[in-house]
Amino acid sequence: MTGFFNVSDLDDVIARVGSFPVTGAEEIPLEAALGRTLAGEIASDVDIPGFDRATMDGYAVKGADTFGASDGSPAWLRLAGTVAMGEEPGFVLGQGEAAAISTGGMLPDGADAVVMVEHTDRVDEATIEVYRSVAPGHHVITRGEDFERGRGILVPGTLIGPAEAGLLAAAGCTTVAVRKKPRVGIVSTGDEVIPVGQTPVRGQIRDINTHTLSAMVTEAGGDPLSFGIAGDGEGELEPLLEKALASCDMVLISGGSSVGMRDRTLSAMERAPESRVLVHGIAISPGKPTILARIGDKPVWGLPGHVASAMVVFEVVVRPFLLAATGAPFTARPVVPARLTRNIASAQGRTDFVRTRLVAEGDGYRAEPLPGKSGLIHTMVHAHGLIRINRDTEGLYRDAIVPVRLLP
Ligand SMILES: Nc1nc2c(c(=O)[nH]1)N[C@H]1C(S)=C(S)[C@@H](COP(=O)(O)OP(=O)(O)OC[C@H]3O[C@@H](n4cnc5c(N)ncnc54)[C@H](O)[C@@H]3O)O[C@H]1N2
Ligand code: MOO
Repeated sequence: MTGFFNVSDLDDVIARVGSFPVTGAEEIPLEAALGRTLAGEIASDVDIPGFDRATMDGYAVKGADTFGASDGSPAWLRLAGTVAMGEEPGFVLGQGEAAAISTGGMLPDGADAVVMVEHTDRVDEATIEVYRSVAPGHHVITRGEDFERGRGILVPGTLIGPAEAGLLAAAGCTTVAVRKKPRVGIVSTGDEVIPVGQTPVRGQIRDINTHTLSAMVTEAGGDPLSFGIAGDGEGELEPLLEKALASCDMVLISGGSSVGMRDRTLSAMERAPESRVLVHGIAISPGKPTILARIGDKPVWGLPGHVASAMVVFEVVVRPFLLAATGAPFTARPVVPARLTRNIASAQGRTDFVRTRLVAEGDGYRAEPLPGKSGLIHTMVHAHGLIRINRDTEGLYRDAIVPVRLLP
């Protein structure tokens, strides 16, 4: 009974990431763009800001007029006027002059710096004393300093976060062209797996994978769609797979990916038209019985049924493919160093991902590996991250400082 799996190296599987298509583009309102990926380059229609702008309340001055000013020897400046907010000043600052200005006001021509009001005193209606010297450019944002008109400000593939949303607003984008969310079909398999709304009798288990995988798809920027549960009977999976392929960019089938008598995922994938199985078995633990097929131009995954395995495989293998489908560059999860609380053994020739709890210790963390079978969902509930043990490493020693890759 050998030869079922022709196990692929993890990095070789992930290297296939660029061989699947990116989703098409759509125009959506700026308000809906958080978490989406830009489809094209964005240029601003105006300089941001469009004028030299005070960053402090005080007086617009020529910096050179304040050189040498101090508490004991203040500079005296004539008041040339007051800058109204939202308007051009309408006067030019001459030598030895100052103009009252508020934060965000436009510097009059001739001014190149702002002195803060607390570093000045009003002598009379027309004169101020300045107690500090300000260099040209001080307390001023110059025209185009954030972004220059016509220059590209965001490149295609940029993930839109809060800061990018603000920049798009400044650039006048009421709508934005983004990649469509990859739609991901999810199918669970197994005669023993029942929908969440039912109460299991002995031998049955509620469908966990549809819900963990849906949440992980959403977190990665995809749009999950459940196609239900296929029983183990001959021909039960095929219609669900066909339906999922008709409307989705990617399909995840969990369970039935191993080599048992009832494991029909592989044959259902093989029977689909224009199907090519690229991977059956990956040298990782958990997650060895993972399948990747290309059906048409779509990736279809057979994920291990064990609940923690399905989640780990999604995290380390499927997620990069989903991010790539959105056109976003792959961004690795943040990693924190932590002190390992016990030895972990690992077989050579496969990459292990150890579910780990992080506990605050001094200025950092200690990493407590969570022993537990990959069929137990609570191991993922308690895990804060994963420790990766590479295929050429036999294990890790207690008290080693190891990188823990954070889970969302
Ligand atoms: N002789 C061998 N047996 C197994 C091997 C092996 O190499 N040789 N690999 C084991 C490993 S590792 C895993 S992982 C599982 C994966 O098998 P399948 O992908 O075929 O998964 P199933 O057998 O269908 O299910 C495994 C387990 O998970 C439960 N399950 C399945 N789907 C769900 C769901 N949606 N929600 C909750 N729980 C689910 C299922 O009831 C089983 O208990 O194979 C090992 N066996
Ligand atoms: O691959 Mo199984 O996923 O080790 O538990």
